[in-house]
Amino acid sequence: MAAADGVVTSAAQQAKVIDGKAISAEIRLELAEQVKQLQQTCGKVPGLAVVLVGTRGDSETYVRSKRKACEEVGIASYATDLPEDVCEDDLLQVVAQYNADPNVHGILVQLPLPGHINERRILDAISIDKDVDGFHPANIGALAMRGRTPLFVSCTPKGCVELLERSGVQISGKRAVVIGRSNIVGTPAALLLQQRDATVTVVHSRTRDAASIVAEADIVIAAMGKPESVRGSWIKAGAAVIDVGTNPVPDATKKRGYRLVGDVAFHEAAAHASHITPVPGGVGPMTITMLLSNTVDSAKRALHAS
Ligand SMILES: Nc1nc(=O)c2c([nH]1)NC[C@@H]1CN(c3ccc(C(=O)N[C@@H](CCC(=O)O)C(=O)O)cc3)C=[N+]21
Repeated sequence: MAAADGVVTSAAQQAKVIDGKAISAEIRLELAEQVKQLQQTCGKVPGLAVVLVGTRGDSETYVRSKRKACEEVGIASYATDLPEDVCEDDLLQVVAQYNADPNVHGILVQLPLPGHINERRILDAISIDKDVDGFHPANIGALAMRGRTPLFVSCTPKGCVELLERSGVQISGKRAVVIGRSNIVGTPAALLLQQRDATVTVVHSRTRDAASIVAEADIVIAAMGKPESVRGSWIKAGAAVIDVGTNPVPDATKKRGYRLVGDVAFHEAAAHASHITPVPGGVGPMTITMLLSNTVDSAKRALHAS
């Protein structure tokens, strides 16, 4: 049976499967309520601009889910789809227009961008108070500083922490190991856990003996993008395991020709962990929900200030 259903899959499994879809649905109801309130008090709804460059299949799928999720909670979504060969200046122009548009409270440029475009230059052009992805250096920098509150925290790390908190997993004082050091997941996840008073270690591709470091973790965040590479033997008994990976592996029995697996060998890890997220149905839906949440927060700030 699918682990995503929370069904016990082997005699060895003891972990509680964290249902990211159910937790997302709960939060989306809360967000829909907040959108309704904004509409009643200000006569305006939050707006999210989603910019897609090119025709990568996975990006199109993700962008479609983001736009649909907006609709679900009453956020207005603005779409710009640009050709693969768009030049950097034209893309910057689109960002500038959304920066200036008072109906738009969040701007997301779907990554990865084509190779000829300087990704950093585009992301840095997004106004920090519309940076709902939390990718701007000013937002990541604030997350790294004590006593500062970033305007936005990146959606995937925020989703991971929300899953832990809503599942009753204590973070303060615990030993957390983040696997992977990307700008969009690993690094902000480590900073956010540290802000929540965890003792954080980051392991990465150059780390010697990552397994023995992960084995000390009370909380494991796997975000290195390597299918099923965190093994059961790495997981300390009773650890909480959050799997950020969404790796396609060929599967002829599936309609789209592949299925998604995480960065964690799920069944092995579930035999040791106290809590574990499935893939799909774990972190993925939360990433989108946190994007909605950041957009609603942004709109509240903008509308209450005006
Ligand atoms: N500017 C930008 N911001 C992002 O946040 C961003 C991005 N670019 N580029 C790509 C990555 C990836 N990402 C995911 C979002 C949702 C799921 C998700 O909902 N996954 C479902 C499964 C979806 C399926 O079945 O295909 C799940 O895990 O249950 C996965 C991955 C956001 N990203």
